Amino acid sequence: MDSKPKLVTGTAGYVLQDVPHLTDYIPNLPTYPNPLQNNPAYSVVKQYFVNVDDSVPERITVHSDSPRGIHFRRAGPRQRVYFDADEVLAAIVTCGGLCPGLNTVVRELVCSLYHMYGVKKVLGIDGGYRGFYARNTINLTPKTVNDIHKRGGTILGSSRGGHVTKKIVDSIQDRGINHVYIIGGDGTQRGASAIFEEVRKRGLKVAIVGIPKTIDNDIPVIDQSFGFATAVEEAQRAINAAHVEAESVENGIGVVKLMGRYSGFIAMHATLASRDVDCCLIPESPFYLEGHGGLYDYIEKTLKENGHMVIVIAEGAGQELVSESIQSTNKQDESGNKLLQDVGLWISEKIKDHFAKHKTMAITLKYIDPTYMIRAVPSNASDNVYCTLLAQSAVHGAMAGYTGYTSGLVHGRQTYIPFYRIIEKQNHVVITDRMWARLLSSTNQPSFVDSKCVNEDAKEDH
Ligand SMILES: Nc1ncnc2c1ncn2[C@@H]1O[C@H](COP(=O)(O)OP(=O)(O)OP(=O)(O)O)[C@@H](O)[C@H]1O
Ligand SMILES: O=P(O)(O)OC[C@H]1O[C@](O)(CO)[C@@H](O)[C@@H]1O
Ligand SMILES: [Mg+2]
Repeated sequence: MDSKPKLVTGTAGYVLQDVPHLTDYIPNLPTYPNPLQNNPAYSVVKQYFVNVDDSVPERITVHSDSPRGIHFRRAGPRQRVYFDADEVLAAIVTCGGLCPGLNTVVRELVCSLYHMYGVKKVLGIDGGYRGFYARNTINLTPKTVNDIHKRGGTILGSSRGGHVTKKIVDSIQDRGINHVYIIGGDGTQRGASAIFEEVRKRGLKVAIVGIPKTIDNDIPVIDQSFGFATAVEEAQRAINAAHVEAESVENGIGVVKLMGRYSGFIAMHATLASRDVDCCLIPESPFYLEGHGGLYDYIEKTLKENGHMVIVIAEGAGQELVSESIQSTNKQDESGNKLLQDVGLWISEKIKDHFAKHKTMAITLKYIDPTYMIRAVPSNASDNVYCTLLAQSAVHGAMAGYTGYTSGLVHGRQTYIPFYRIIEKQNHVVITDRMWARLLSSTNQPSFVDSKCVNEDAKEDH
C-alpha cells in the first residue's frame, strides 16, 4: 500500500504538504553535524541553514480573508544530517527524452556531494531505469564531470520503458546504494514514486529523490522545468528562418512545428518571445480550418494585410483533426506514450491544397520541423544556474534524511514536493488564463473558442 500523505496543519488554514523522512519508518537513526558548518564558503553566510519551519506557499495571490493554504517544505541545508559522508553510495540516473541541462544537473549533483558533504562514491546508472539491471555503472567524480555541462544530451544515456520496480530496488539493495537521484519527466517521477514505496516497504535507509526534467514544461506545481528556457530560445532560430523565408516571397507562409505532446508551453513561449508569429496552435486550444473564424479565413486575411505569415504549431495540436483525415494508428513508445501523427506536415498540405483548390491567391509555404534540435543543445546560462540550484537542493534534502520528494522551484524558492503532487496531473496551458490572452493579443489570431462555452471552473490566474 502507498504511504499516506504527510500533512501538518497550522493556524488560519495553514497546511504543509510535507515530504517523507527516513525516520518515519526507521527509528533511532544517528545524526551528524552538517559538514558545511566547517566549510569556509558557507559558515560565514548568516542564516545559511534553513529553519526547520520554513515553508513556501503554493498560491501567492491571496485576498484579505484567504486561508493560508498549501505549503511545501523549503529546500536547503539542515544543521544536522542523517548520513556520514563515508557511508553514502549515491546513484544518478537520467530517464525519458533528452532535455538541455541534464549534464549540468549530473555535474552539480556530483560536485555538491563531493565538495559540500565529502561524499566520494557516486555512480552513474547507464541508460535510464533499465541500467539498474545492467552490470556496468559509471564512476562519477568532479574530474570526470568537469566540463559535461557544455554538451547537450546526457553522459549517462537515457531510455524509455524498462521499469520493473522490484528489480530496480533489488539492484539498489544489492549494490548498497543509499542515495538515488532520478532525473526525468512525469513518467520518470511515477517510476521514482514506485521505487520509494518499495524502498519504504523494505525498510531501507535509502533516500529517493526526483529531479523534474521536461522541455514540455508539463510537470505541475513547479514554476518551470529546467531546459525549457533553452528550448524556447533554440526554437527562435527555426521561427526566424520561417519568417525570413515567408517574407521573401509573395504570400509566403512559414510553418514551424515545435515539441509539446500534450502541453503547448514551448509553442506559446516561443511565439511570445518571437513577435514574428501570426498564429500559434497548441493541444489545449482546439481549432478549425473551414468557415468564418477558421484558420483558412485568418490566413487569407493576414496575407492580404501583410503579404506573409508565420504559423507555429505544437506537435500535439489538432490531433483530432489529423485523425479524421489520416487513420489513427494508436502506436505507443516503450513507456506507453502515444505516438502522434505529424501535424506540421498535415497542416502544411491542408493549407497548400486549400489555396490551390480555391484559387483565391497563390501561396508559397515552407515547413520547418526543428524537432530534436531544440532539446539536444546544451543549456543556456540561466538554465545552468537553475540546474545548479536544483542539484544542490536535491543533495541537501537527501543528506538531511528527506526522501520520496521531487526537488522543485515554487515561486522562485527551492522546495521539496511530495511525489503524489508531482504525478497527480499534467501541467497544461490554461486557455482562459492571462498568458494565453497575452499571446492572442500579440498575434491577433482568432481564439477559435466561443467565450460562452468557456468553463468557469477551468479558470486559473497566473
Ligand atoms: N507509471 C509508471 N510507473 C513506473 N515507471 C514509469 C511509469 N511511467 C513511465 N515510467 C518509466 O519512466 C521512464 C521515463 O518515462 P517516459 O518515457 O514517459 O518519459 P518521461 O519521464 O515522462 O520524460 P519525457 O516525457 O519528458 O520525455 C521510463 O523508463 C518508463 O518505463
Ligand atoms: O522521440 P522521443 O525521444 O520519444 O521524444 C519525443 C517526445 O519527447 C518530448 O520531447 C518530451 O516528452 C516530447 O515533446 C516529444 O513528443
Ligand atoms: Mg512524459
